[in-house]
Amino acid sequence: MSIQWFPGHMAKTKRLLTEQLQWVDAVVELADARIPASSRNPVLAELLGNKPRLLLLNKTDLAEEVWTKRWLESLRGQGPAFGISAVSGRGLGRITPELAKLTAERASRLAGKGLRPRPIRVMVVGIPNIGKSSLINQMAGGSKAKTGDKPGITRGNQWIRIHDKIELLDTPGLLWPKFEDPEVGRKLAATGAVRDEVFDAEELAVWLLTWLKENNVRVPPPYESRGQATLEEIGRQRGCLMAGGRVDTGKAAQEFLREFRRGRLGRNTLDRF
Ligand SMILES: Nc1nc2c(ncn2[C@@H]2O[C@H](COP(=O)(O)OP(=O)(O)OP(=O)(O)O)[C@@H](O)[C@H]2O)c(=O)[nH]1
Repeated sequence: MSIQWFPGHMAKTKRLLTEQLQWVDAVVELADARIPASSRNPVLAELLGNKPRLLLLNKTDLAEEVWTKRWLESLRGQGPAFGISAVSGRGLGRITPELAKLTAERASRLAGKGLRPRPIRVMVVGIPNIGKSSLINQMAGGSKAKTGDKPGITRGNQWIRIHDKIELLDTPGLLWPKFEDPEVGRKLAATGAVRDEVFDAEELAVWLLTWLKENNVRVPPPYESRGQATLEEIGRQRGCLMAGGRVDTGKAAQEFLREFRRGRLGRNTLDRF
């Protein structure tokens, strides 16, 4: 299965990110706790230079706790990182103190010049649908940034003062995912980072069902068997029928993917090592 992505979009994003970076003191990078490797783009490190960066694994409520712990242990070698849930609010209280620590040098430089400290300016970056708006809303304590369950909903450009210590840039830089590896593309599609129009839902659902089986992930019925037959079962169970009573496997696949993304099949981490 190949997923189309547009080089023009990448070039534009890179330009936008570089422009915005000059205005910020630190960057919060959001990655998906279900795919901590596949949801990050290595080009970011290159763009950031020595700008302080905090890595947050979001959607920990949908990932397997034991894997989140393992991932964080390995990722901390590259800098500060912890898990959050932008929806439940878990872990968000750690963000401000961590950013203050990361930018302490800037604060003492300002103090050294006799300047009053100003809030830390932070840009939030991450791939589409990773939870950037949800995080900003939670931290701002209100519905200040639009959220949605379709990738690419964020528009506009605005600073949001969270409190006297932090200001967030409300046009979070979108990162393009790294698609060269087809497995990465599938995982991004399975977790909802890619628009549904650009991949084949049936093919993806069959791949995911097989992946779950091969990795011994226990899932509730009717998902426990594998392949096309299961799409038939899912369709029958969910009432996805066409004229003549035949199962609509395309609709069944979409239903299955929707349930997986919402965590109805339990918590799952797709990136493992
Ligand atoms: N379960 C769960 N869902 C989350 C979490 N954070 C965000 N979401 C959901 O993920 C979807 C996308 O969230 P947004 O905040 O709109 O993501 P975004 O990164 O701003 O999206 P773009 O505007 O496409 O870049 C929404 O349906 C959120 O409710 C989380 O921690 N847990």
